[in-house]
Amino acid sequence: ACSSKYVLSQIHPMWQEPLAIPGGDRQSPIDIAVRKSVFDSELKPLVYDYDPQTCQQIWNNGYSFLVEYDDTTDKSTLKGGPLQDTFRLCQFHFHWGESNAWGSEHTVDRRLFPAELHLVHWNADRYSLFEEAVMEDNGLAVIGVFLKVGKRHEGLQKLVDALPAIRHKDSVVEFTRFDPACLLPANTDDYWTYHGSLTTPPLTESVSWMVMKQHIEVSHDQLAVFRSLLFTSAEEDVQRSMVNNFRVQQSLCSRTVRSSFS
Ligand SMILES: NS(=O)(=O)c1ccc(C(=O)NCc2ccc(F)cc2F)cc1
Repeated sequence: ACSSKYVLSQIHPMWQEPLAIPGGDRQSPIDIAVRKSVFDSELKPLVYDYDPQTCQQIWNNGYSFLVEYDDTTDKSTLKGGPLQDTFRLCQFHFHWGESNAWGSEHTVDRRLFPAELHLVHWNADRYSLFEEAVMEDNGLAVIGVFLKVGKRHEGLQKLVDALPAIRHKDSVVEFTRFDPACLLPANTDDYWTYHGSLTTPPLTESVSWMVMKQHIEVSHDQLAVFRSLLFTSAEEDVQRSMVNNFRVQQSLCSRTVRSSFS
């Protein structure tokens, strides 16, 4: 799938892969083969500075649920790590399975996690809008955090409590004063990084990925509420549970995954 511009459409849990992907040799997600990743001592710690006051709303977009932030100023930013510029947080969302056995998009030595958090940022030093940055090589930076089922995540509960109000596609409710830093693991210095793409259409190859080595824990019941969401809007006669909203792994092609830790 690296050389050809056409990918064979595998069985997809959520949508039919497009036949042609622009470039197609730096797609996401991927399997992170730990022993093949290369330690890069030049990689700095991530520097995030999130202002909970910029949190605006939570909505169901028919793929996942998104918590959106005001990205019209440099109030919630990410820099450092492999990044040359300052990136603005625009939203975070999750991907999960119908069971705890699978659901993440990235895997580590083929190991699947029940869910994965994505914090999405765009390069505000070079572009003026997310929509612009999403088309550019160095336009986006996404932090990936694996979720494991275990103890209840206190910070997540405020978000879980808002989900019943956005059960259907295109529903939105006000959601304020949420600090996304509470969803990051204790250790954000250890991560893998590689150049990839959005994992949902338009699949543009504009993402610097930083996948955290350390996972966070959420309870079985909290994850069950994610699965109570629906892909479908209120008007549709057949309602479909929002589960398995992940893309299957893509070829690494000629890419190398770097690690910030040895
Ligand atoms: N899962 S992921 O972290 O890789 C991911 C992150 C963001 C988006 C997204 O914003 N899509 C909508 C969208 C909105 C506007 C636009 F110009 C392009 C565009 F993809 C899709 C996937």
